[in-house]
Amino acid sequence: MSITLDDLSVHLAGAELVRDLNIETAEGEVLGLVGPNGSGKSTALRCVYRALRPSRGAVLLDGADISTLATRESARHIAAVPQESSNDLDFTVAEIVELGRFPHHRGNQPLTIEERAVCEEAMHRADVVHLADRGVLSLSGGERQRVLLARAFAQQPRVLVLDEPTNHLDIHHQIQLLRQLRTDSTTGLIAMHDLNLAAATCDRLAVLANGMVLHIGTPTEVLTPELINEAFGVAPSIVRHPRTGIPQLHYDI
Ligand SMILES: Nc1ncnc2c1ncn2[C@@H]1O[C@H](COP(=O)(O)OP(=O)(O)OP(=O)(O)O)[C@@H](O)[C@H]1O
Repeated sequence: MSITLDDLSVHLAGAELVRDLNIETAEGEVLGLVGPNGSGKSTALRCVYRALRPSRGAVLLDGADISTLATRESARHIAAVPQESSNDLDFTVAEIVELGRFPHHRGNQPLTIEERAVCEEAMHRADVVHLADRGVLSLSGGERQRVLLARAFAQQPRVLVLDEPTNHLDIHHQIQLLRQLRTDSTTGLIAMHDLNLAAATCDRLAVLANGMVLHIGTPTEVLTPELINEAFGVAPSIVRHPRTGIPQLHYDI
């Protein structure tokens, strides 16, 4: 399914957090949102997973305004892993992952055998099978992040919204996740700070600054010294990955 931010603006607490965002993903595309702190990446994503309501414009799912859909209906298609999600309930990992099936259920029916297999596969994808019976409150930051990813996978979404998904993850699990996103047919909308990982993962990047889109294009089009300097105020050296040819940034520290 495709996601479109259609002239999306958000006013909150007397300020315009994002303004006139126009971003369209193709079905199956992985689109990265990059930009400095406070540029509006999370705000835009919150509108997509309906934690925030736009003050102007709309989020379209396959062309339909998501505000016209029941929340359960949009949750059947869109799964999200927010940047910080507090969870004070000491559910087990398996129970948290099973919550991903909630939008697909009517009433309080137990999971079917097929749904248990979906949850098992989701836990496998996020490498949390060995943690299934552990209480989430006892987990490390990276382990908890992987549980939330597993819950999102269990939702079997057509659109995956991830806000800084590699936060807390070690490099092995970062690569494991980003490879899956690249090869999966799920549409991805992902806020990322690591521009090199974003370049390696995303089909296109949207650069945000001050709540607006500065530029959208392929990593090669977007990751130029001039544009990075304009957005972030740093001047990187850019080389090509020796095998993939994808631009990679080096910084003088
Ligand atoms: N609930 C709120 N009330 C007031 N201002 C807010 C609120 N939420 C976010 N903001 C402000 O909106 C702007 C955009 O925030 P947002 O979290 O979208 O940025 P971001 O690009 O995701 O930043 P980061 O890279 O630091 O995660 C920031 O200036 C932030 O302080």
